[in-house]
Amino acid sequence: MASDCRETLEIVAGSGLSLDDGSLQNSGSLPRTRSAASGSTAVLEPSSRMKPVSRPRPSTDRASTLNDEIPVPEATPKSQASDAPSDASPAAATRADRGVFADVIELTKPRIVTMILVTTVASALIAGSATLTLVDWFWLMIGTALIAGSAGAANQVWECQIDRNMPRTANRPVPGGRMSYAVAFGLTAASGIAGGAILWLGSGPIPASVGIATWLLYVLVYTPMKTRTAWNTTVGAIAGALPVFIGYTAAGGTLTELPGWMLFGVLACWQYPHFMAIAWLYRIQYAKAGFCMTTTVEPTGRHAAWQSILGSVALAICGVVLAWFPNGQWVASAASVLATVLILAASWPLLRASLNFRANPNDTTARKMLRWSLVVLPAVLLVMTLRASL
Ligand code: HEM
Ligand SMILES: CC(C)=CCC/C(C)=C/CC/C(C)=C/COP(=O)(O)OP(=O)(O)O
Repeated sequence: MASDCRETLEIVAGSGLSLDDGSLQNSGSLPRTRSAASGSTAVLEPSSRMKPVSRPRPSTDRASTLNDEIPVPEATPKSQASDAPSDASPAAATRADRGVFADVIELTKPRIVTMILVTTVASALIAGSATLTLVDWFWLMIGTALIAGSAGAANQVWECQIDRNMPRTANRPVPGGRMSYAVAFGLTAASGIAGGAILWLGSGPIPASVGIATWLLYVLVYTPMKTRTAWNTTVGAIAGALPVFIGYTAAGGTLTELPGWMLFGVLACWQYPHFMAIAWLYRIQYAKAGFCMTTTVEPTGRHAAWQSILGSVALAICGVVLAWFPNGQWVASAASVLATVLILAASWPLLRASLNFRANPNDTTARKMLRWSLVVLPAVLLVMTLRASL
């Protein structure tokens, strides 16, 4: 897979050919060419048909930046901005303050952190919430949020240069020029150390060790892999699923229990439809920036669709196993049957969206798959939590 990736990226980055953004938008019939070297198929257009490079200002508006041309961000260093006489009013100061706070939050990838907290709560409840006091819950949430936020920030520091090449990420605090490396690095270190220490002291050495191992895997293994091989998604899926063991072990579970691994399985498998949708929607940006994703290696979307279908099926299987082994022991009861029906019903929309994407890989079916992924995960976790507590 690595050599395919390098080849595709070279083709895309080469001066003679470029990915045809327009034709990919509604990819019913894609113009394709076969690479002589490997036989792999890439979607290409001759340079004579290349569009002029537009240079929009970096934007976080996802709808407007999907597969856009690469922007050249105009960095506006803070010192320059604050020197401007027109910014001296109290109202401007308030705006600036809010901006700094918003940038600190954005550095941590808050939506991902929020969803990680949801998975942490579900796994702690499944392991046995009775063991946790309110104070325990508080430290578990704060420690997990801090260490997960530190991981997101470290990823943004590492990828600062390459993030400038994607409209989706060019306006992040560091590549956008609003936060210096030193500040971002300091925040990463401070929140990582604080998060690890809080988890250690508040939840115990095992949850803290899982948190630290997750941080290392995400930052030191997953992040550099993103430009090398499409297998990065598998490593990212492991990193994204490991936090369930923070919650699970904090609430008295161990690393060897079946319910914990079924939770891990749900999270790891869910990330395929979740990320394949994103990898499709941003495939042009990823390719141009030099990232190696399933959809840049195999641009028809077939591989991405199959990974999504298999991920959706596997996540439902993990949920159903928990329905019959709620505490690691076989329990056949009405609750097991009901939980099975509910898990299948809750996970079906994601499988349906994946099948639709397989039948017709385009931005509309991919966007539906992404939206369903964000609904189906909490729904499946809710059913698993209710089943385990019966
Ligand atoms: C292989 C693993 C994963 C990859 C590569 C990945 C990648 C991404 C990317 C690139 C986005 C931004 C999409 C955008 O800008 O529109 C995103 C959004 C998101 N991800 Fe993931 N993600 C992964 C795993 C996870 C995990 C483990 C969670 C939490 C449990 C998660 C939760 C979210 C949420 C909540 C959003 C926000 C969606 C939105 O803004 O509408 N992701 N993901
Ligand atoms: C407890 C702890 C340390 C948790 C951290 C785990 C964590 C942040 C998982 C996120 C999963 C993931 C691969 C996100 C995508 O990052 P990306 O780099 O592909 O996204 P980007 O392209 O938007 O930067």
